Amino acid sequence: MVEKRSFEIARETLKQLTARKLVPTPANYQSVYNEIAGIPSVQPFPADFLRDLSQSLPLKTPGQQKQKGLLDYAIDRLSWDGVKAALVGYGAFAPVVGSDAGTSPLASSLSANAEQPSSNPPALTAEFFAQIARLIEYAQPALGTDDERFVEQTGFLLQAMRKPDADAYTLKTMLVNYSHRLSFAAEDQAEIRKGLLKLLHLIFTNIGELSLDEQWLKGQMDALMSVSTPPLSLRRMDELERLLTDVIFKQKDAKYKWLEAQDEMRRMLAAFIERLAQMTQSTGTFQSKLEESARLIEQARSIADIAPVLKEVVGTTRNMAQESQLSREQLGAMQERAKQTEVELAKLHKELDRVSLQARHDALTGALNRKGLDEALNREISTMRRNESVLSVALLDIDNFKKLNDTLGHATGDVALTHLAGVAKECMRPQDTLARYGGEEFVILLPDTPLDKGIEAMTRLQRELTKRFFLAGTEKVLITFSAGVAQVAAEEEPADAIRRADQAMYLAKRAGKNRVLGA
Ligand SMILES: Nc1nc2c(ncn2[C@@H]2O[C@H](COP(=O)(O)OP(=O)(O)OP(=O)(O)O)[C@@H](O)[C@H]2O)c(=O)[nH]1
Repeated sequence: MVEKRSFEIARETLKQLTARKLVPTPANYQSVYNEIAGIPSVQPFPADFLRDLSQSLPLKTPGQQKQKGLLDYAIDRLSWDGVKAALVGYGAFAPVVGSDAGTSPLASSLSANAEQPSSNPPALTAEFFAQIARLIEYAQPALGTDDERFVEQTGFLLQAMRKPDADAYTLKTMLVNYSHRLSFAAEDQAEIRKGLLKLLHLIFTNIGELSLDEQWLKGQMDALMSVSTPPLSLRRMDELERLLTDVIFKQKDAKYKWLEAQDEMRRMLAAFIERLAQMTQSTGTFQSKLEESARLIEQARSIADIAPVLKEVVGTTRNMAQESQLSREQLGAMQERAKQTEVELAKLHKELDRVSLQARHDALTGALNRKGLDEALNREISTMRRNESVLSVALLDIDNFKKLNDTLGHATGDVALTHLAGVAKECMRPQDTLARYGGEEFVILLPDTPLDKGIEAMTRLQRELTKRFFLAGTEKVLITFSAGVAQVAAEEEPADAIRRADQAMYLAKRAGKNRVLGA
């Protein structure tokens, strides 16, 4: 029944269109249909008309382009509110023209510009200047505050740009002057950065030379040097800070304990020498007293003459014996303390090893160790969650490493590990992190990298390794690795992601080695 009625309305609508000589557009059809059906007439959305209008809008500034985009979007969504907002927004970016009584000096100076035949006036609105002021304000901290005149000039310019009645030509002149000064300030900052880096390298070299424990420190120094090489990024600065903290901590600890032990030795030696001098002196006195007693005994004529001499001899001998006893005891005590100091020194060595373990970097390769990896992984996962970005972890294991050790020696094995770490660091982006996970296993953290890109990165590293050999004596050695890559899931525990990468690596080994698999 209803269907029939609709059909009838449609037929009647067509009749009416013909009778009224109306063009049969969808809009006209709709309007007549509504009229016959008794439906209140709703103005159709003039999408075509608005699209036409949008096409003819001039697009001279990025602001205008953006608003046009918003307008097109609103038309597609048939949204009057959107159309209104986009047009109002577009209006704010349009050049201010006209010379009404209320026109601001900024606008009138611009309209004067419009009359100059040679130039097409840009949209220099107050909003535009406010934007530049914001830009300058954001950029200023990067330029430092050392140059007081520059800081003053910046403040002055910002103030002028934010005045509602500012004159565009005055502002333009001010901006030109400012940009000269800005370029000097930026050059200064670049020079300062370069200088600071040079200074940093110098300090690192010196720390290395002052070091007591060269073996451990050498790797750390190389790592510091490479991390502090431009281009610097916040991540690399962070890495630098952690490395330096390790080194300073260990240096301070080692030096303090070492100096303490040295002092103790010095004190003991001084006491020993003093005691020796006393003993020599008492032995000398005892000797001369005995000689004197022997002379008196020779000269004695009776027992009565000898008795006091003997008494003197006995007394002196007893004193001597007591003194010897004392010296023996003191020497014994000193020996005991020397032994204790020796034990202390042995403990100190163990302690140094322990501190090395506490450090975050692997001494051989300069890559992060397990502790360093844990910290870095936690940090990267937090960043990933905060920025809603992606993070992949790769686990690499050198192929047939045992064979390499067995045939070419453990020292060559060590060179292979350093070689892999070196090539990996060169191939990686500055934001990637390399860690030695175990003997011949490495983990690489790849921020902002989805799984497929992570696999690609590891495959690239593999290719690079096949191009680069190292020498074991005269023999060229090439190494390969198998790797597993896992993209960390949003709520995944760090250890679980590594475990998945490890499983994929294991499958890569089983599949024939020298390959990369995704988890
Ligand atoms: N030179 C050297 N060798 C190490 C170091 N750490 C571990 N290794 C050796 O690395 C070898 C690892 O051997 P495996 O686990 O059998 O692995 P693989 O021979 O590489 O075999 P696949 O992994 O199956 O290719 C062992 O022989 C360890 O002694 C190190 O710091 N230096």
